[in-house]
Order: sequence, then structure tokens, then C-alpha cells
Amino acid sequence: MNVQTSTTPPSGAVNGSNQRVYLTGFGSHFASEAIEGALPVGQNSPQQTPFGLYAEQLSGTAFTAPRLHNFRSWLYRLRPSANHGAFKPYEVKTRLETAPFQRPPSPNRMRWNPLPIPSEPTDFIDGIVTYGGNGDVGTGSGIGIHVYACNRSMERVFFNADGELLIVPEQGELTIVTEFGVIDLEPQQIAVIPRGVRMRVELKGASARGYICENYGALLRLPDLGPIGANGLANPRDFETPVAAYEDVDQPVELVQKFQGGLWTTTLDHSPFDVVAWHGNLAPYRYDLRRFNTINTVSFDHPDPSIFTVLTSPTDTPGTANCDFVIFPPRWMVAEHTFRPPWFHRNVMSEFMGLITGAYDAKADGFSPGGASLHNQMSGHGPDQASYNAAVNADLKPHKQENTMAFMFESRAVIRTTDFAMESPAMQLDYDDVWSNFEKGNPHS
Ligand SMILES: O=C(O)Cc1cc(O)ccc1O
Ligand SMILES: [Fe+2]
Repeated sequence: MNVQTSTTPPSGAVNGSNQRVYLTGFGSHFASEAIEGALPVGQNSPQQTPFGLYAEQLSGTAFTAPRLHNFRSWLYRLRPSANHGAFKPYEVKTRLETAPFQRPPSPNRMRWNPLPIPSEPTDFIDGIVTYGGNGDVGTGSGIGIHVYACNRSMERVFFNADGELLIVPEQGELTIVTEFGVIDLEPQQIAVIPRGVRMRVELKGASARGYICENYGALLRLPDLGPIGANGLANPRDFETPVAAYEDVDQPVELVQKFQGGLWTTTLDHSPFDVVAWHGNLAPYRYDLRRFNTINTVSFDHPDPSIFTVLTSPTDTPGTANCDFVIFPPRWMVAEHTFRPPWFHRNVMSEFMGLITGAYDAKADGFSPGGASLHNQMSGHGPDQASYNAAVNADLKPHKQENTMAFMFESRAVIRTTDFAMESPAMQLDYDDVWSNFEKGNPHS
């Protein structure tokens, strides 16, 4: 049988307004074919597949994971992905690191200025810099925390065998070509690329920067809503998965993978974006953070930030996450007789924060888009002096907090930082000072 192919790069299906179309729903069982008839009907692996495509299963969870948490997809492709030579160590020196990190963890509070955009030509892979992480990739626990800053589209292909990638752009639009189809991504949207999925990150503008949470642990999922009810926070229908799109390119393509922290490279004689059809519930997706249905107090006090959880990677301990991805979106602040910004606190979980746009209500200064902060387990932190003064003196009429989007990767295990993070000129060595001048309380006043 002839394989009907496209020789153009995969564009993904577009609608009448020339916008890419997506399949909607979180964790849904999707089916998508770039060519009608490419998906086998009624079975995954028929003796002969339509068009002579190769059937391949990609699993994201153990075969025996409970059905509710079992994720896998079937891909129908021009060649099996097994069709490659040996991988060799990737010789370019990168700043991409993987847990366990050897540097002793620091109890100090840390904050960094935005990472500069490189001056040398740098693509997404070489532009990733690891700030820290926790757990151990070898045992499938913990996270890696990275910032990317790049100024070139990838002309090669990457996959991460070590975990799924949660990509949080801060500036610059991306086109992420994957085996499953193509995702457009802009700041205030996020994408999740499952473990092992081949990807090529292209820049629409001159440069791009953002954050990555590499999740070695249980797959990110929507949090339970408890008494909130059946709706709210990130609603499942707002998650978007690309439709099947493929390229038929018989030319050398470099394929780089990260495996147990090491980078490896090989050259294929064809494009690995050759999946003509796929079905299943393991697939890349994007989500627009502006669609988050924010829930907050309408009475008093500042609720715990867990009400702003977009996605969570659970551990075996109920309610204690390997990683919560939490956002601080625009919202109405109406609490009465309340100190409205985040309070002073010491948290059993460790908190890495970034800022996508605007300002964050606990930090009047010094926390900039593209910057980052780390407040490890039990470290005292909270509003800086200026935010505190403004909040205790504020007229508490309803106030719309606008033009802001901060986020937090919150994790049960202490986050160890890399040498890069600790020695970077971007580190603010005077960060402690934001809490050093508070006036003493006076019980005798
Ligand atoms: O430290 C931070 O700024 C993050 C945070 C926000 C909040 O509203 C409550 C607790 C918390 O850790
Ligand atoms: Fe905090």
C-alpha cells in the first residue's frame, strides 16, 4: 500500500481563520489522524496496519497503574522509533543538570535577577540553565527546575527520558513541534510535554525566555476540588492537545536525549516527526493560565495558596505533592479587616517562584519577570517592607489586582541549588534585607 505523505513541515490542522485546531479536555482518550483511514479500527496492533504504518505504544505509567491514572498512547508512524543508531555522549557543555544534586542544600532565602538572553546563537536545548531541584531521577521522585533563554529555533530534535516537561514561557512565542502535532505557545500559557516525546522548539521572534519544571515523579494531574465542587480552578475542557501532523523528511536529523541526567546524541536519516495518526490519553497539552477560574475569599483572611493550584504531581503521601504548580493570577481582593497580601510564614514545603508578567503582591521591588526566588523548607519569608506598609495602611475597598501572573513550583522536598545558581551574578546577595527593617511590635503601646 502507498503511504500518502506530506513533504511540508507539520503545520497541524488549521480552521477557517487559519488558526491551529486542538483537541480539548484534560487526560481525555483522544484519536487523531492526519490522513483519513490511518488509525486502525477496533484494535491497536492489527497484523497489517493501514498504509503500512508502524504501530507503537508509548507508555507514561506502568502497564498496571490503576485505570484512572494509566496513561499511554498508540502512534502510527512511517518508521518505528527504534530505527536509530547508538547514542553518543553530547559533547557540548551545557548548564542542564539533574538531581540528585551534590551541593549541600542551603537554608538561605534566595532571589535572582532575570537571566540574560544569550549573545551567542543558542537554541532551546543549549539555552536551558538548571537552578536546582530535588529527589532523584533514578528513583523517579522530585523535580528539576530550569530557566531557558534562547535566540535560535532548534534545528534538531530533543526528548527527555527523565520526566515530563512543564514549560512556562515568560517572553517570546514558541512553536513546539512534537510527534503528536504542533503546539503554539505564548507567555501566560503553559505546555506539558510527556516523558520521551520528541520535540523541536522554534522561536517566532528573536528570542525567548521562560521556566521549566522537569517532573521526575508522578504525572501532573488536576488537583481534587473537594468542597469547591465539580467546577473551578483549571477546568478540564480548557486543556488543548494538538491534532496529528507529520513531516516526511528523508534527511539527516540530529536527535538529542537526556537520560539519567546525561545528554546523548545520534543522527537519524529521517525526521522523527513521522506520526501520521495516534490515539490514547498520553499526549502533550497546553493551557492558558488566563482561563484559570480563580477562587478566593469573599469574607476575611488570605487563604492558603493551594487554592491556586493548576496541576499537581502527587506522592504516595496524600495531600503532600512532589510538585504543585500554583499561579497568582489577576483577581479581585475584597477581604475585610484583613492583611491582604501573602502573610509571613514558614512552610514545610519548599517554594520556587517565578514571575511571568507584572508585579507580585508580596514583593514591591526586586522580583522581576524572568527572575526567580527560592524559599526552602522552614525559611521565614513573606511580604517585603514596602508591601507590608502598603497593606496595613490600605483602604480595604474592593480592589482588582491586575497585570500580574506569578507562579510557584512547591515541593515536599528541600530544593538544592546548582553551582550556577549560587555563583550567578544574577543572585541578589542582599535579599535578606527585604525583611531586616521591620519595626518592633510594642505590647505596651
Ligand atoms: O511565599 C510566597 O510568596 C508564596 C505564597 C503565597 C501565598 O499567598 C501564601 C503562601 C505562600 O507561600
Ligand atoms: Fe511562601
